[in-house]
Amino acid sequence: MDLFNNAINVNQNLLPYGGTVNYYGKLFSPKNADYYFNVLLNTIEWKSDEAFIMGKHIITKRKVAWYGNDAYSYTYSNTTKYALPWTDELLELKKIAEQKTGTTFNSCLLNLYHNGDEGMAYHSDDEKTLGKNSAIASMSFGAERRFLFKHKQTKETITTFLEHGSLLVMKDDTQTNWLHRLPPTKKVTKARINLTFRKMVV
Ligand SMILES: O=C(O)CCC(=O)C(=O)O
Ligand SMILES: [Fe+2]
Repeated sequence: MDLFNNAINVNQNLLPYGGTVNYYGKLFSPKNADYYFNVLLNTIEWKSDEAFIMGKHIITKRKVAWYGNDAYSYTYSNTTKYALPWTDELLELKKIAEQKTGTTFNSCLLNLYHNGDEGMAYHSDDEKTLGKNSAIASMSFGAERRFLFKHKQTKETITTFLEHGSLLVMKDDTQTNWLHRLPPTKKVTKARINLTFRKMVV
């Protein structure tokens, strides 16, 4: 296990061109990763994601939450969200993400996928509220899931797996040139929590 993990080169770019994605592998022992999974499951204010798209009220099965340094507000699909104040554990995790990446973050979007039926469609995190080309640090706890990148022009696809207690960083022009997606899968019956630490322009 650890032998395999030690073989991970964090400087290796998973993308062949047009961006930089580094996979740091597992940052935590299984016990610590389980601890964070349980704390996050029980202390985060999970809510369904809501949107009004073409007059239709859409509610996701996947649950979301948003935390930040300030009560930032963010409007999309005719709903406005406000960032909640950090919990102690989120601050611990933010610090670890900052130490690993050498950047600072001021907000975190969390997603709870109850099982493999739930996923996230292709998108890029290129909102104007995010600093251009600023790094996004993605931490995962719980069920291991497949994660895909697709180039916007060439359509080239890159596959990776996000392990329990792992960190993946997307930076440089990744969001400009690549989409990413968490595909649904029948193989996964357990829950997964993902945290994306971000830097908003405020
Ligand atoms: O769950 C994941 O790994 C991806 C989440 C994501 O892409 C996002 O929150 O923007
Ligand atoms: Fe994303």
